[in-house]
Amino acid sequence: MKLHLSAPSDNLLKSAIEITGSKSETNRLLLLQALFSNINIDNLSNSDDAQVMAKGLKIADGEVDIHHAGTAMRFLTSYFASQEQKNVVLTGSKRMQERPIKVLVDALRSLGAKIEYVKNEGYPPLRITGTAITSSKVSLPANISSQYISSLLLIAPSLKNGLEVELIGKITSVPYINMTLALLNGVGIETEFTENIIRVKPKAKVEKANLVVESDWSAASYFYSIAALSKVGSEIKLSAYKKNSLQGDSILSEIYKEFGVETEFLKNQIVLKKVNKVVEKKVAFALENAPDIAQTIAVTCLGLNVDCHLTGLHTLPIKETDRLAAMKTELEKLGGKVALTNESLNLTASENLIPNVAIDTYNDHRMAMAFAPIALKINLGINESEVVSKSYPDFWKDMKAIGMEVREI
Ligand SMILES: O=C(O)C1=C[C@@H](OP(=O)(O)O)[C@@H](O)[C@H](O)C1
Ligand SMILES: C=C(OP(=O)(O)O)C(=O)O
Repeated sequence: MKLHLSAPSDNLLKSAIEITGSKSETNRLLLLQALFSNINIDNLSNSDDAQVMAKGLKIADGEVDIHHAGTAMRFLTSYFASQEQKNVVLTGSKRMQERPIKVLVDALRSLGAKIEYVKNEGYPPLRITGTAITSSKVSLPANISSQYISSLLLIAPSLKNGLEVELIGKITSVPYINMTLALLNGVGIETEFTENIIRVKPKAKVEKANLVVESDWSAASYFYSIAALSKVGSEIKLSAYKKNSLQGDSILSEIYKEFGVETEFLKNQIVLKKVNKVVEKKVAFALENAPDIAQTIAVTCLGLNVDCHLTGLHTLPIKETDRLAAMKTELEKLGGKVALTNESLNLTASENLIPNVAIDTYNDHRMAMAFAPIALKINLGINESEVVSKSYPDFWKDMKAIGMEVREI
C-alpha cells in the first residue's frame, strides 16, 4: 500500500504515544520462557517478528517459517538444535535465505548439533534434528552479527554443562550481547563476560519471575527524528521507557541533543522536547553499538540540512535489505549526496529537498519508518508501507495520532 505523508501546517507537535515492547527483549524472553516455564512476561512486542518467534517455539516437527525475522531465525536455530524430540526445517523469506548463518551453524555443529543446509551452503533453510548437547566450549567470529552469540547464550543455561563462548575478532553490536546476559541474570542465571570470553552456568529450574519488557527504543528513534524536524516548543511523550535501559538504542537521548532534542525521564515515560534550533553543519557518529538507528539519523540530518558521517555500519548490508545501498538511493532521490564505504555513510545534505518523491522500502520496515519524519519538511510518498509490521505494526496509526497526515493513494 502506498501512502502520502504531510505534516501539520505549524510543525508544532504535542502528543503522547504508547509504544509496543522491544522486539529484541521479547524474542529473548520468549525463548527463555520456552526453556523455563515459570516466567511471566508483560508488555510483549506486538511485532510480526515476535509473533513468528512465539509460533515457532511451539512447533515440534515440520516446517517453521520465520519470514523476515533475523532474531527468530538465529535464536530458533540454537533452540531447535538443542531440543531432543524436535525435528524441523527452519526457513524464512527470500531475503532471509540470503542472510548468512554459517558462523552460527559451524559453532553449533562443533558442539555436536545436527544441522544440514537444505538449499545453499551457509544460508537458511536449515534442517535441524534436535540433540542433547553436552560439549561446553565453543568459539566463533564476533564481527558479523551479535545475534549468533546471543543465540548460543540463550540456550546455554539449559545445556547440561553450561557454556563457555570464545569471541574471535572485534565484537559488534555489544549492547545486544549485554542485553542477553542481563536478561539471563534477571531470571537467576549466572554469567560472566571478561574480555572475549563469556561463561554461562547451567540451571535446571528458575524461580518464578514476572518480567516487564521495556518499550522499543529503535521505534522511539522515529519520534526523536520527528521532534528534531519539528518546531521549537514541540513535545512528544513516549511510554513505557526507563533511564537504565538494556537497549543500546537508548543512546538516542544523547545523540539527539546534537539536533536540539532534550529528553526528560519521568517515572516510566520519556518526554522529547525540541528546545533549540540546530546550528551544526556537520555531525559524526560511530554506530557499531546501535546499527538500527543509522537510517533514522541519516534522514534527520538530511531534513535539517546537516552533513553527516556515520561509521561502524559494517553489519548493514546483511540486514532486511542492503541498508547502505538502499539509503544511498533514497537519500539521493530527495536531493542528498551519499558516499559509501563497506562500513560508513557520508551524507552531504541539501538546502533544497525534492518534494513528492516516493520512497521505496525494500521489504525493510526501517526504510519506511526512517523516511516518514521528513514529511515535516516536504510532502512524500512511502511505497509498500505495510513493511512496518516487522517491528512496529501501529506505526502509521501513531503517526496520525501525533498529527501527521497519512493518506492512502
Ligand atoms: O540481538 C538483537 O536483538 C539484534 C541485534 C542486532 O543485530 P546484529 O548483531 O546482527 O547487528 C540488531 O541489528 C537487530 O535488530 C536486533
Ligand atoms: C536488523 C533488524 O532485525 P533482524 O536482524 O532481527 O531481522 C532490525 O530490526 O533492524
